[in-house]
Amino acid sequence: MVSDVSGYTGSLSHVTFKLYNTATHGIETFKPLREGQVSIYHCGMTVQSSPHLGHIRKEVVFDVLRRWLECSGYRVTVVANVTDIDDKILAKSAAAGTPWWAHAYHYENELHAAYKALGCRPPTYEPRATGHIPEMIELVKTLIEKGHAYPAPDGSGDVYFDVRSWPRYGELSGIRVDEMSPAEDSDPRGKRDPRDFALWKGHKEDEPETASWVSPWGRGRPGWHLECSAMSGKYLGEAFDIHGGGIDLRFPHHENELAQSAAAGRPFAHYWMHNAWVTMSGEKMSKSLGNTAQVSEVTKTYSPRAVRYFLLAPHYRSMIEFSPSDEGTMGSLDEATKAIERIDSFLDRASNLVGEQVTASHELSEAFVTAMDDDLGTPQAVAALFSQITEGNKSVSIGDAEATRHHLSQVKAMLAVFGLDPQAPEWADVAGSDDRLEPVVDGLVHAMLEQRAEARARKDWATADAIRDTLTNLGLTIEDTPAGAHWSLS
Ligand SMILES: Nc1ncnc2c1ncn2[C@@H]1O[C@H](COP(=O)(O)OP(=O)(O)OP(=O)(O)O)[C@@H](O)[C@H]1O
Ligand SMILES: [Zn+2]
Repeated sequence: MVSDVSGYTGSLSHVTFKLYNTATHGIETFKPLREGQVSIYHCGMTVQSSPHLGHIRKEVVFDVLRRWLECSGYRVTVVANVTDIDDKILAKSAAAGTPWWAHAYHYENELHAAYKALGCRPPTYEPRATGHIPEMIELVKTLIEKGHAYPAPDGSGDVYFDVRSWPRYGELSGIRVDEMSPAEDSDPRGKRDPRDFALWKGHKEDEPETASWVSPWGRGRPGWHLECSAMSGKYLGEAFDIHGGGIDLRFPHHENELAQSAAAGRPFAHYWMHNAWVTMSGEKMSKSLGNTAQVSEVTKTYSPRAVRYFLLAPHYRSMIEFSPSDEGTMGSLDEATKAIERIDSFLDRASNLVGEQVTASHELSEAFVTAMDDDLGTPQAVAALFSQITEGNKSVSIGDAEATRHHLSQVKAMLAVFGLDPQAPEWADVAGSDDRLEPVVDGLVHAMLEQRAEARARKDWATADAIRDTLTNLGLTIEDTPAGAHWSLS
């Protein structure tokens, strides 16, 4: 038995988690490589610009997976990389006149702020690509020795994976080599076959010297696919349990990761898990298409818990269409806001009736467990949450404190799995979490200001000054204007 952050204590003897494996196109019973432990690698962001709702959906999905596995009794290790060197980072930083590493670090910080804002726990390890160049060079060397990679003969310093040398190529995506288009990742002139992809990219004169590293093939930098194989191997070993990312990564990125790892003799990932996209008007939310909603913008208007709910309530393999709210029409996040209000209203009413702190239940309802064990079935798990809330509200209405306590502890356990418990530490210092207090403070201050106005009207200066002093000592500034008194924080 292992206790997790929610206080729920899962028991491995009951674990019947099933997961859709992209590699086999089927739902499989999850069996970890090491008893009681799960290792997860999911591909992180290329830190070239601000994170949008699509990027953060992946973080939320894998955060919920981690919470559910912990809740079931596993010890979970999560690795998510940061790609801090690539063509787009170099191009954008050059255009902005900023060093590439400053550009990457700026957006890495934005990524951290975004996943913290949405209540996602940071990965156990979060390696940066540029911190793992020796591991990448070793992997390329092994692939050359085994006859699966070759340095370009044109002196460019590029090294390519030889796709035709690896008969298993295409096993993850089902794409046959003969049907593939040429890899778009570099100058095709040095390639044996246009479909070969770059493992290592030789330094180009127009790129900064600091964006290249010494290698047996001359100065250069790693190709994107290589990074993840090297970093997952370092932190999780040659075989690990779950490899994840957005569905767009299945090909070519994950196919290439798998090919270069397996060709180097590594068993690599056992399960491949891909989340579907956040879309706008049916198209993938993407920087290159310009149809993005940035996390920092969206959370200015909506509570971060509503945004998190919006991203986790649909099944992770279903697309989520994001529609901004227009005059007269409800946007997607308005509906999520209503759901959060319903949850919070129950939490408030139930806590008031019970009158004491209630902890999360150690036994989750069967409906909820069955839903989550079935390929992380959040839509059914959310339905189980709301039926618990409906029952809980009924018990509040008839003043049944005992039944209310039961429903409340169930709801709290489910909210912990979703990362939506408003009292959990991750929401303590998040902007917007205390929004609901503002109208309350405003109401109280105005009530006191009215009493002060009444005291002044009857020329009771001592009382009026005493009220003013109390407010000032609380750190408020009071301004008397023709329209009445106004307050602000000093
Ligand atoms: N619209 C989206 N919906 C769901 N996941 C997404 C979306 N966009 C990116 N991701 C996922 O976010 C992670 C980081 O992606 P990456 O930095 O490569 O962004 P990207 O796909 O190039 O995005 P963009 O097209 O906006 O540049 C990947 O796992 C990717 O699949
Ligand atoms: Zn990757």
